[in-house]
Amino acid sequence: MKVRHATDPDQIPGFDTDALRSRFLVEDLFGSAISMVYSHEDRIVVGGVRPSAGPVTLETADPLRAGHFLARRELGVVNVGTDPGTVTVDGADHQLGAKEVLYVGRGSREVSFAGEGGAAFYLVSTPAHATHPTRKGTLADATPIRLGEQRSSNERTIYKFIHAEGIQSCQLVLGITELAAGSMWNTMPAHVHDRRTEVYLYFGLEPEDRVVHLMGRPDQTRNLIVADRQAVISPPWSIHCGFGTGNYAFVWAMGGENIDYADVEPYPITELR
Ligand SMILES: O=C(O)C(=O)C[C@H](O)C(=O)CO
Ligand SMILES: [Zn+2]
Repeated sequence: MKVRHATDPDQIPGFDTDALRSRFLVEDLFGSAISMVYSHEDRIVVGGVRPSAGPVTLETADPLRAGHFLARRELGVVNVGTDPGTVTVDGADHQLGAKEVLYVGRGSREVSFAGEGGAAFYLVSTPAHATHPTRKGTLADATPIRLGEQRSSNERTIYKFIHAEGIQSCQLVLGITELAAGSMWNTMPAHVHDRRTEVYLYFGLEPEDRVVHLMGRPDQTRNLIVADRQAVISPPWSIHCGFGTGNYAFVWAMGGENIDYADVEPYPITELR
């Protein structure tokens, strides 16, 4: 498990492209059977699992100092692949099709992943102080919110899975946003939420396409060029939005002080610099 430390926004002007990417972009989550990054921004752990060569078990790691991974954590799992897969939690099998989600409650001891070649599980975990039931969510269960317009190239559907009125959690809030065909912009107008860190995992991009992700303080933005299945860590002071050169979807997941999706400060594009 790799560790990323938290950053102060005053550090950003001193970062060149490589420094910015090494702190905020997670490039290689799906290069091996399992890969994890522990961010000190709200202690969010993100991971990627490719079970094509055989079942993969979620093990604890040194930064957690815990007997098992979910001893004091909760977990969201999203199948960002093309084949269905199975997540087994303490002996119970949960089948996850593409874009389906499993919430795994604190205290679960044995979690493993299996699936055909195209199954790929994205993991997001936050610290938890109580146990909520393990529960699966499908796109049909998630209340869709349609936002944006064709004329502004940002027609998209937001599916909320783990949130205050959906699958219950301690602090994890998680959903999937799908861009309509021909729309390229997500999260415009952009926003910050001082009480939560957010991680975006872009997926469904063709190999030759990229998302240009904007980050930074609203009056000092920077960009990251992001490929398929790469994640961006967005600290509480940073905007997060982007435009793609091709169609894409993304998993957004947050942890922090509250689980109020609407607790955001929007910034119209006229105020961004
Ligand atoms: O397209 C969007 O707008 C989003 O998906 C926004 C995210 O849900 C988000 O940033 C939540 O804070
Ligand atoms: Zn946000």
